[in-house]
Amino acid sequence: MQNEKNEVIVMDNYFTGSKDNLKQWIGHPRFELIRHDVTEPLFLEVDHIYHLACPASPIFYKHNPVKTIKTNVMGTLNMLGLAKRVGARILLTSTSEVYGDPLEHPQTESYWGNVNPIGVRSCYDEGKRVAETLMFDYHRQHGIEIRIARIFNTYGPRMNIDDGRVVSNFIAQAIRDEPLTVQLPGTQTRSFCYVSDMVDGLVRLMDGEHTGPINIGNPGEFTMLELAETVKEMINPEVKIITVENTPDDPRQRKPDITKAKELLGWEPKIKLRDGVPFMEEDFRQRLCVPKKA
Ligand SMILES: NC(=O)c1ccc[n+]([C@@H]2O[C@H](COP(=O)([O-])OP(=O)(O)OC[C@H]3O[C@@H](n4cnc5c(N)ncnc54)[C@H](O)[C@@H]3O)[C@@H](O)[C@H]2O)c1
Ligand SMILES: O=c1ccn([C@@H]2O[C@H](COP(=O)(O)OP(=O)(O)O[C@H]3OC[C@@H](O)[C@H](O)[C@H]3O)[C@@H](O)[C@H]2O)c(=O)[nH]1
Repeated sequence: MQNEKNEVIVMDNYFTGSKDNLKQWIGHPRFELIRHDVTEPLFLEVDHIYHLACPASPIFYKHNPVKTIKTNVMGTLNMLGLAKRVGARILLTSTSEVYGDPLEHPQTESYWGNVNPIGVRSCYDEGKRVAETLMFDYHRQHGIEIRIARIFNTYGPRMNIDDGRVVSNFIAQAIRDEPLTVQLPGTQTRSFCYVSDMVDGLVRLMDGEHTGPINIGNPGEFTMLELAETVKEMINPEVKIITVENTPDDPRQRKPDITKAKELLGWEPKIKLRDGVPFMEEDFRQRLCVPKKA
């Protein structure tokens, strides 16, 4: 929307999304919002498709796993069908979860992954793997212009407060004076990318010449205990850190190799975790109506 040459149509079924996040654009002459489920066909005239529709937090994607896999398979087929009909370029937001519980570290795009095909995360991991396959088959068979981003854990303001992912959980817990819930063993790692860096990477991928897949993420790697300590120190030094049970198949380590993004897109993240957390804290405090203590 910030580029005045663009007209933007947003399509969402509001499963995990919120109209509130779009209210600044509703009514704008270059903007349209459609309530629609991506598992149903959609007929529009467009030249670029950013295909992001899919629940992304493990608690939401596991809530209705059959719907999650339909969203990834039928949703991607519908968006590819649209791209084919109107000759649009399409970008899929795939995920670092295609690497499963990775046996290579850090993960490069040439790694094929270590994914459980029948586990509780499979609806999402395998769903995204099929989505990538569909993208390449439409590209080879029908000449569709495709782009695939493999996104690593991304966070930022305007996330659903009860989204369930780790950064939003810890920040909301610290603000509410509730213990930070580190899932066992706590030594598992993730690498966290700030949302504005992610958007910049996705736009560069869409506008560039390369199909991908390309890892887009911040290589700064933290254990969940280190993340909890960081949030505690920055937001609420009084808060407790507790350990709780984990869920099956939680990847033990994850860190992107972003050589390809640097070389092919001229992209690398600018915002470190310690610089991103305060932006999210400010937004969460406003929405939770808990001002910072003097
Ligand atoms: N944030 C991350 O760390 C991360 C990492 C890897 C990949 N991704 C991918 O990026 C995309 C966006 O993730 P996010 O973190 O913003 O998640 P999110 O849950 O905040 O947003 C997903 C959006 O998709 C919509 N949606 C879900 N199912 C739909 C359906 N059937 N039809 C239409 N809309 C539907 C939701 O209502 C929501 O607006 C997803 O495809 C996700 O898999 C995100
Ligand atoms: O309260 C919590 C929540 C989560 N965690 C831990 O934090 C780590 C990250 O968990 P999250 O739920 O934030 O996200 P995950 O990394 O498991 O999955 C994410 O990966 C990439 C995307 O495709 C998706 O956004 C999502 O599937 C896990 O090891 C989890 O056990 C906690 O320690 N405490």
